[in-house]
Amino acid sequence: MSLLEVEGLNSYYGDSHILFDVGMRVEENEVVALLGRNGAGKSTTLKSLMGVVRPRSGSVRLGGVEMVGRKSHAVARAGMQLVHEERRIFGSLNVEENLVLAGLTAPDRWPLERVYEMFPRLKERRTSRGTDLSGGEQQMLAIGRALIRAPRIVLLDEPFEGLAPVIVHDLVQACRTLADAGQTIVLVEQNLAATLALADRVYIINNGHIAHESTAAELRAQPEILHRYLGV
Ligand SMILES: Nc1ncnc2c1ncn2[C@@H]1O[C@H](COP(=O)(O)OP(=O)(O)OP(=O)(O)O)[C@@H](O)[C@H]1O
Repeated sequence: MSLLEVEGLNSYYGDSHILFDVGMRVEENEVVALLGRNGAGKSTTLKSLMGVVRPRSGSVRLGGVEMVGRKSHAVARAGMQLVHEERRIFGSLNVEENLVLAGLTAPDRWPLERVYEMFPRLKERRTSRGTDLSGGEQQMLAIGRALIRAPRIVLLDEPFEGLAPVIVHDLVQACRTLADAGQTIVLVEQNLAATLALADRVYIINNGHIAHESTAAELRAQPEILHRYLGV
């Protein structure tokens, strides 16, 4: 059994059919990337896994337990954490308060120090308010808020978007450390280089259909696939 098993997911916004029989699996300790063009359905997939968008049909099993039909906070309590594209940190609270607050309702929790080991920059900035952080620091905090809840699997929605290359480099390093420590990650990204540097396996979604599945190494060796589905 895989840690996450997704089968036959169909999701809609109103009458618009967005995801068509999406299936994927994620093993424990794996980093799996979901790639695709703008509007292909990547964020909708993550939201459907979390119950933020309610799939009309299909199955999302975490550790063998069905998540479809549960509210998103219940999915989070079961061990899946989504780091939204828009980060959603509390600007009026400082770094440490943001982290502590995120951990409060979690059934299981990382010690603060473990988050700080992953992101030493957050420790340096522990008394700074959310609004005073740089974009990269805000992204670290958003990921830290998910990690402190000791997730079995963390879903990252475009974590590197809009950040300077040097910051992306630091974040990729932090994600690498996280992955090496055994954290299971699902990554949605436009930044192909960063994605292929992190991912073990890759799915490509095209117009709401899974169009390709391979290891990251295999995808790197298939420029025609990259060109066809990602335009690169
Ligand atoms: N709340 C919404 N209501 C209606 N349609 C939506 C909504 N959110 C997304 N869509 C549409 O659903 C489709 C898939 O969007 P989604 O955000 O999942 O794509 P994506 O692959 O994550 O792309 P991006 O990289 O642009 O975020 C797009 O056609 C988008 O316009």
